[in-house]
Amino acid sequence: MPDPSVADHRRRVEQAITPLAPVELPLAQARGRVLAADVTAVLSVPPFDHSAMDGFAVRAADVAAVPVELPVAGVVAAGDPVTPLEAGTAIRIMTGAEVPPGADLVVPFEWTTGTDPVRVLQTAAAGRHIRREGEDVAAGEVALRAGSVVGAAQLGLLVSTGHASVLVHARPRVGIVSTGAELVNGSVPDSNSATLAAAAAGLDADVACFGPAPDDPDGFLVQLREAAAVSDLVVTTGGVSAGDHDVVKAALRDVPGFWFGPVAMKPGRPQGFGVLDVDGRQVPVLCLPGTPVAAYASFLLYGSRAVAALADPGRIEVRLARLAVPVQAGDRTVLLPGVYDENGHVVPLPGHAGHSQRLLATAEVLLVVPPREQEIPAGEAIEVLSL
Ligand SMILES: Nc1nc2c(c(=O)[nH]1)N[C@H]1C(S)=C(S)[C@@H](COP(=O)(O)OP(=O)(O)OC[C@H]3O[C@@H](n4cnc5c(N)ncnc54)[C@H](O)[C@@H]3O)O[C@H]1N2
Ligand code: MOO
Repeated sequence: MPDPSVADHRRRVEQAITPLAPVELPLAQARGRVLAADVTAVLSVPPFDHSAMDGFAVRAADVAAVPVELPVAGVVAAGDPVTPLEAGTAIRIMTGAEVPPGADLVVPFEWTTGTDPVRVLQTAAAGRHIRREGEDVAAGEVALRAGSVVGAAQLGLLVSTGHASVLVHARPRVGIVSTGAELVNGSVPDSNSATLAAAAAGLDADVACFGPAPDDPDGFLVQLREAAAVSDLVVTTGGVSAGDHDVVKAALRDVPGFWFGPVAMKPGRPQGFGVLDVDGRQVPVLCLPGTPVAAYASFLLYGSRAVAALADPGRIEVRLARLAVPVQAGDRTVLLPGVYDENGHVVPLPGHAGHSQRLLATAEVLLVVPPREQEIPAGEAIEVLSL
């Protein structure tokens, strides 16, 4: 049996995940969140016909021939109640004020003497300088589509269309559990927790780190359960290969539904995955290799899609980029640090060393080079993972 492919392992992970229910949030808490449903306008924008200029509300028919003089019957400003406009008269009107019933034209002050009676010197067709109720958004229309990110402009539109709260996708809680005696005793700094926490936070997840856990299965399980109790996804690193102290594998290998084994990829060959029952809640646990480059690459391949599958399966996407140069493929998927060139094509960085954190830190993407017998030609589009 060949090792499962990257696509096989992605399927294994994604099939086990149930999306979280969307949440209704007050607008003050909704900034940056993603709409889970179309939003229909309750109020029209503008909410009523209003003047776009300071001037005089008139009947267009009364000023069809200019100059013409009209008595001024009143004044109306934004927020004032309005009275109907009698034929043959004008009402002084301020920008934003409701247009009096009967008026169908606003002549700006600059086209008049501004006096009472007012002499109108210039005219225009009916409708000029009036912003009609609902001309931007009519009540009942879709104001924002599902999938929109709630930013400053969207918040303004939500308020204008009469909303105080909005339905958004849940923000998954991701718990990270690093493992290894060398991390617990400080002989190796825990870089995976920092990298994965940043990567998960960049995916709009709420992140908490629980490690480092020791190399004994019972101690690890205590920390794993602590993490799972408050997480929608747990990501562990380390302890999944074939060593004497591979704690994650030892602790979970016999839990029903857990799988550990090699995936046809490099780096990141040893992987694991399963679902933990936490008081009836099913919490997916993604077990990544400990080697820092392998851990990050594996998180980008599987963890980021698991976060999307929890929040909004529609958000799972594959980004493609064209190769600027031919690339040697292997018998399994190879992940190569790369950068974009000036044409938006990708180039692997020279000096590739599979485990170099320094090289990874200079890259913009990881090229996901699929297994193939021949070289992959320049110009072909392949998947890339943004760093
Ligand atoms: N006999 C075999 N040995 C190994 C195999 C194999 O198939 N057979 N696979 C190798 C591959 S490939 C990888 S990748 C590693 C993965 O091993 P583990 O997931 O068990 O990881 P550890 O042994 O715990 O650690 C590996 C390495 O990474 C360092 N590490 C771990 N966690 C962190 C962290 N949070 N921050 C920074 N560095 C970390 C750790 O100190 C080790 O140096 O297994 C190979 N072996
Ligand atoms: O696949 Mo391991 O990830 O070589 O380092």
